[in-house]
Amino acid sequence: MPLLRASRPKVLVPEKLSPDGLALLRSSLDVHERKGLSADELLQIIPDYDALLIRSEVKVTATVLQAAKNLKVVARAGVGVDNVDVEEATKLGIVVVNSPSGNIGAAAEHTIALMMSMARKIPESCASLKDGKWERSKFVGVEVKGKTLSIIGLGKVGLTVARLAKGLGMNVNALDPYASPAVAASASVALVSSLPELLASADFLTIHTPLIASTRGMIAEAELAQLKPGARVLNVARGGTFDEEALLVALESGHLAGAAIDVFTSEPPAPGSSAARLIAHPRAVVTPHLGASTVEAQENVSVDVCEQVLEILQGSLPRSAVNAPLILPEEYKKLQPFVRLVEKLGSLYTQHYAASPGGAMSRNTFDLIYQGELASINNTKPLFTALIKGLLSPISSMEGLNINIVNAELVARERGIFVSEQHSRDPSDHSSYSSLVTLVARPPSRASSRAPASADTSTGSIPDQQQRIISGTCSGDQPLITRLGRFEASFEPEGTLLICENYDSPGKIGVVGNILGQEGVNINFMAVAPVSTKLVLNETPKKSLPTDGSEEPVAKGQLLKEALMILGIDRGVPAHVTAALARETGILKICPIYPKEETNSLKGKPKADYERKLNEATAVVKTKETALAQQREVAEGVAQEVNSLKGQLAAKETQLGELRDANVKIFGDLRVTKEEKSKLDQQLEQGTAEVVVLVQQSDGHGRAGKRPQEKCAKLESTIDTLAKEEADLEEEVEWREQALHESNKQSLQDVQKLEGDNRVLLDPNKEFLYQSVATDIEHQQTRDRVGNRRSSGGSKHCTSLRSQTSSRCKTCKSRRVTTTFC
Ligand SMILES: NC(=O)C1=CN([C@@H]2O[C@H](COP(=O)(O)OP(=O)(O)OC[C@H]3O[C@@H](n4cnc5c(N)ncnc54)[C@H](O)[C@@H]3O)[C@@H](O)[C@H]2O)C=CC1
Ligand SMILES: O=C(O)C(=O)COP(=O)(O)O
Repeated sequence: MPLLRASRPKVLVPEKLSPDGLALLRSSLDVHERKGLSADELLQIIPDYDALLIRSEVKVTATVLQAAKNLKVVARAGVGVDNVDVEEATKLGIVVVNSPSGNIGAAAEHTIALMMSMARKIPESCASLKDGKWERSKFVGVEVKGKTLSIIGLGKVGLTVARLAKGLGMNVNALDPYASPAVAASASVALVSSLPELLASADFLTIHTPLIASTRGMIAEAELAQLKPGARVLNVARGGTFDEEALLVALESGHLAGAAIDVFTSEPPAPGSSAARLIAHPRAVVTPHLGASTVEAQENVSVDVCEQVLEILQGSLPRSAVNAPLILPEEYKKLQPFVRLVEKLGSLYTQHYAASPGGAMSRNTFDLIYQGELASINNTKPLFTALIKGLLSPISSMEGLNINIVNAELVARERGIFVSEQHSRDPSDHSSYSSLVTLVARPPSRASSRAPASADTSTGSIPDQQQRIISGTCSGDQPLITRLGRFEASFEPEGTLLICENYDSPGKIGVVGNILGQEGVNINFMAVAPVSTKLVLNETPKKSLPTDGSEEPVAKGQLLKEALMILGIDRGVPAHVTAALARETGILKICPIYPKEETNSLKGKPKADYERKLNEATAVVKTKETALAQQREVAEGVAQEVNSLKGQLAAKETQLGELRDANVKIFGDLRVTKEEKSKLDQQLEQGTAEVVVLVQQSDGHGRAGKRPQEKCAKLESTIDTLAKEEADLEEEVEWREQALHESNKQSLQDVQKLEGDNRVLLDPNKEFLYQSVATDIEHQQTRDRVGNRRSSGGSKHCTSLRSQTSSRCKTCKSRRVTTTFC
């Protein structure tokens, strides 16, 4: 299968890998070799990658895996996967592969090389000679021939070491609770049953187990003490199987004649650590984890894992996944079309029965029955996986739903789904099909029981309303549904479908076609599925009429026949259309079925997303309601302010009126009597008369010299200011009232709209309106964001008023209004 993707999948190689394997990847993948990444750097870039290729240095922790949103495979170019959190990878559905045999020869040879070096003191004699010395008597060694090599872990490396050691004339015994006695015997290895027995016999002790709970610290002080004085030990497996401190003590005490170590608890060892002191010990022969470091081994492991990476990214199964079952390629090939079929069965089940009372997952116990040729395939794990994937994909968010062969069982367990796979070899069961798969959902009453012994899919014993059965086969590679509930069908579960259950009477197709046509929905194909005749024999005739408005006129006593209409349509149907269809006479049930990429979508949006949006919408409504309440409080405050401003305005108006009256009065005084003039003069002297207009008028009458000019100018300015303030106040009161009104109106509308949208969201039959709500929410959020930005700029356009303050510019005297918005 070609690697279909807009951009090519990316492979991260943070360690030195042989180019032979990487060359295989380069033609279809983007290979990034990034040696020397720190843990933080790895964490930052890992989300971009589809595959990660490592050796023993890079630590693939749970944190790294959780961050690796696109990662499908961790490939270990070697044997040990102790630097990978395999459990977490399994949870996340990330396949971990290794190269189980690519470097075993190298590791075994290295073990022998270290043993011989240690026995013959090669490293120190070599160093002495290079140092210009000739110390023959100092470097007297021991022979290995005739000595006992004791092996812990008789796996691939252990067994190879055993064979090589046999060739050197050694006696070999081994401890491995899981080793095959036959295999051990064939290599002339004596299996011992206890560690003390093994330790007591060893001249040379070597360990070849993985680092797991039972082997961590396996050889510590007590075990070393059980070795013969002068014994020698080797570790080319994993640091941590030997207690390094105890080993150092045993060397220093002279109890051990030597230790040859290739692997350490921390690599490279920290300065001053037990490992570092062990390395420095004169009787320790050490190498920096070189067991697999041969040209040949590196080529092998690199090619091995790169091939597997390609397989996984192309959707095939790898040959040596650490956290997935082994499936033979020929079996996998046979299964592949059925993998698609079973996924479709699962998805169809969830979608078709979701509308039924109790919902899709009210039944969580399924029988998955294989009949015909398929029944002879033993390893059907891919089909089990496909079922879990199919069942869950319509009701889960795709982002979190990486279900594959690695984690299917775990996911099923977590979701409480139980599947009983049954292989039926009865030829009568699958009639004309070479292979048939049937999914039966058990009624709740039997949910906890085990599957029936025989693969009886006739369901004669199950009442027809409870028959949640879907069967299918493959025509070539094409999945075909052959039964849906009580109906004998024959349709390809491809694209978007509309399944319509109706009374089998004339005109139904026309009615449905008409309604869909009015909505612009195009019908690509149509199939009719009658009630299975085989099942009808078991059925109680349905004589009672439905009471839900779907009455079909039927002669008394006549059997109401039902049928399924399966329509292939070119788009999803909105909820109001399905509702309209369901209202039609004789239509019993309408169920849209969406293909994989849309099953969990509402117009392309994941359903979980929909639920999230619903929660978001409810939260937005709440926030908006709170905001509205706050706004109303602010509005009350503003209204009080406006009232007080109005009071001030009225006072100013009175004051102004009084001043004007006074002026008119004084103006009139120009024509008054002499006594009055003298009184006026006196008032002017005292500055108690307000004579702004009079002053101007009276100047022309030669009275200027007698008037207090400063007082007059002050009064003139007071009247001017008061007049301006009155005008501003009027304007401000009007503007505030308007802004408040608009703001309240808009907020109220927002809340009402969101509440309305929520009602729509809460109605599961109107899921398609979700999109518009989601869009509305997005718009609302954008509006809010823009509003927030604008408010900081003091714009008048946002209508969510929080507070207003006004002030006058000291220089130009113009009025400024500062408004804060929600
Ligand atoms: N230093 C290096 O560069 C290399 C190191 N290795 C390491 O060598 C070790 C062995 O590798 P393989 O032989 O390929 O693995 P393997 O899986 O073929 O063999 C391991 C054997 O250990 C046995 N075992 C497990 N727990 C045991 C216990 N508690 N007591 C006794 N036996 C136990 C298993 O039954 C199995 O037979 C691994 O840790 C691997 O990582 C492998 C290659 C290179
Ligand atoms: O294969 C193994 O288990 C090894 O230890 C080899 O490690 P390496 O790939 O050389 O870092």
